[in-house]
Parts: sequence; structure tokens; C-alpha cells
Amino acid sequence: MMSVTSIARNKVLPFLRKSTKMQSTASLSSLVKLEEKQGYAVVSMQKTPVNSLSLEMIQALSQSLIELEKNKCKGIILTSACPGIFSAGLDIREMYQPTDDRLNQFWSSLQTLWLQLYGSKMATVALINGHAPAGGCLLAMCCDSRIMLNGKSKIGLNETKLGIVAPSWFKDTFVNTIGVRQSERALQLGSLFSPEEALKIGLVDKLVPDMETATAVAEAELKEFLQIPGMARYLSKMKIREAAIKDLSETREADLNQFVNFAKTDAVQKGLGLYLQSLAKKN
Ligand SMILES: CCCCCCCCCCCC/C=C/CC(=O)SCCNC(=O)CCNC(=O)[C@H](O)C(C)(C)COP(=O)(O)OP(=O)(O)OC[C@H]1O[C@@H](n2cnc3c(N)ncnc32)[C@H](O)[C@@H]1OP(=O)(O)O
Repeated sequence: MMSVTSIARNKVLPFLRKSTKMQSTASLSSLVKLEEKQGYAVVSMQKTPVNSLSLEMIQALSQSLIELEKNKCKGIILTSACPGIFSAGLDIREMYQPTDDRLNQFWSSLQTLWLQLYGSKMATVALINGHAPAGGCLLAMCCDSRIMLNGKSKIGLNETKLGIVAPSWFKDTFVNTIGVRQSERALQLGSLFSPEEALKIGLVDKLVPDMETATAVAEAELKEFLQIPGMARYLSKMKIREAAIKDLSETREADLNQFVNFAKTDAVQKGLGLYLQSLAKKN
């Protein structure tokens, strides 16, 4: 199996400098399902109940992208097999009372996944078939196009509501997607948007009424991207994204230290504990 480190040495993904211990492909496949279609793949997150991004889930997504790029896959539709949820974002339990080693691996793996997906040569469409708060929204924003199922789901970067701060690269992705003013307001307020609101501010590109339509629209959208000569499409995408990618690539260690120190503060730990309790109380 190709490791992240060996990928880093070739020219395909030159920014992947940080090594993380990857799980075996077999142990990761239960979390992410890959379905090969003609010329593209459907990547379905299937970590029940809410596709929370634990270390293993992040590594499974990362590994899937590595495999797909290795197999010269040209495009993906990223979606969820969990009913009503695209992804609940970062697994809060990874940040609450963590060990240093796991917390380091967790954040470093997330950095790697962001660099891979945001800078992917593949054409990428997110089919957001449910809630996409925080890290779930980030995953969707890393894609080239977002199709969202209309209904009661919410999407946005709600970190401040948990008493945490979205790091610079989350902010950069948000600004590149919806612009400075909308991002400044939504980041401070930790806004979660309905599909209609998300469409209005450009956080998603199209709404669909049901899953049958969603699949057809996502496929058509991906095919539109794939009709453009690959190198021209990729280099154009990078014109928008390369500054943010370069910034994190050059500051990974500092970003990791900042996250670890911030996450371990008493105030953050208390806030995360209360938030976990509030989620548990709901049930
Ligand atoms: C000084 C300046 C320094 C600046 C430096 C900055 C550096 C620091 C940066 C730190 C930033 C870290 C970034 C974090 C980004 C994130 O992604 S944080 C996660 C945010 N996610 C959420 O807020 C979503 C929370 N979940 C929900 O709102 C709901 O679960 C849902 C709407 C997604 C689904 O609702 P429903 O279908 O009703 O399911 P539930 O019953 O709520 O949940 C089922 C089950 O799952 C558990 N769960 C839900 N979400 C998470 C999660 N994110 N992590 C872990 N677990 C989760 C929930 O507790 C239930 O568990 P039980 O069945 O009760 O065991």
C-alpha cells in the first residue's frame, strides 16, 4: 500500500510533506465505500450514525483519494450513506480529553486530507444529502461543486457555537467559496444555513428535491467538469486555491501546535464537554 509519505515524494501531491500512520485498507473500507462508475467514482461515507470525522474516518477518506488518484480516476462524487447526514464534522470525542499522540495524529491527518481534497486533480462534486456542520461543510467546500438535497438539513461553519475557532485554512476555504463579507459574519455567528439560504449565498450551487434527482444532477454536474481539458481545469482551480494550500503547506507544524495548545485549554475542554453532554441529552 502506498503511504502518504511516498506520495509526498512524487510530483503529484508535492504539498503532502507530513507523514501520518495510516490504517490498513481493509480496516478503513468499512468507513468509506468506493463505487467505480464509467470514468469516475462515488465515494460514500458510511460511518454511522453521523459520519463524524474521527482519526480513522479521516484516514479512510485520505486513503480512498490516494487509491483513486493511483488508479487514474478522473472525478468523484462525495456523498453519504447515513440517512439525513452528510457529515457531523470533526468527531468531538477526538478533541475532548485526548492523549497528546492521538490529538497530534488527528489534526495532522485532517491537514493532509484537506490538502489532498482541496488540491485534487480530480473533478470533485459533493452531493450533500443531509446535515453538514463545521468539518462536514469544510469537506463539501473542498469540492468543485456542491449539490444539496433540499429540506431541513443545515450547512455552515458553526465552530464559535462550540466555543472553538475555525482555523485559517477553514476560513480561507470559506472565503474562497462565499466571499469575505459573508464569511466574516457567518464565522463570528457560527451560522448554520438552510439549503435555500446556502444557495442564496453561494455556499451550494444547486438544490435538488429528492435523492433520485440528486444522483442524476450530481452525475451531470461532474460530467460537465470532466468535459473540460483536465490540465486547464485543474490549473484554473489552483489559481483560486493555491495561496491557501501553500500557506498551510508551509505552516503545518505551527498550525498543529496552535490547534493542540488551543484544544487542551481548560475553557475549550469545558466547552466541548458541555457540548457533548447537550448532544447526548437530546437522545
Ligand atoms: C487563540 C486563538 C487560537 C486560534 C487557533 C485555532 C486552532 C483551533 C482550532 C479548533 C477548531 C476545531 C474545528 C472543529 C470543526 C468541527 O467539525 S467541530 C464539530 C462540529 N459539529 C457539530 O457541531 C455537529 C454536532 N452534531 C449535531 O448537530 C447533530 O448530531 C446532527 C445535526 C449532525 C445530527 O442530528 P441527529 O440526527 O439528531 O443525531 P444526534 O442524535 O444528534 O447524534 C447521534 C449520535 O452522534 C453523536 N454525534 C453527533 N455529532 C457528533 C460529532 N461531531 N462528534 C462526535 N459525536 C457526534 C451524538 O452525540 C449522538 O451520540 P449518541 O447516540 O448519543 O451516543
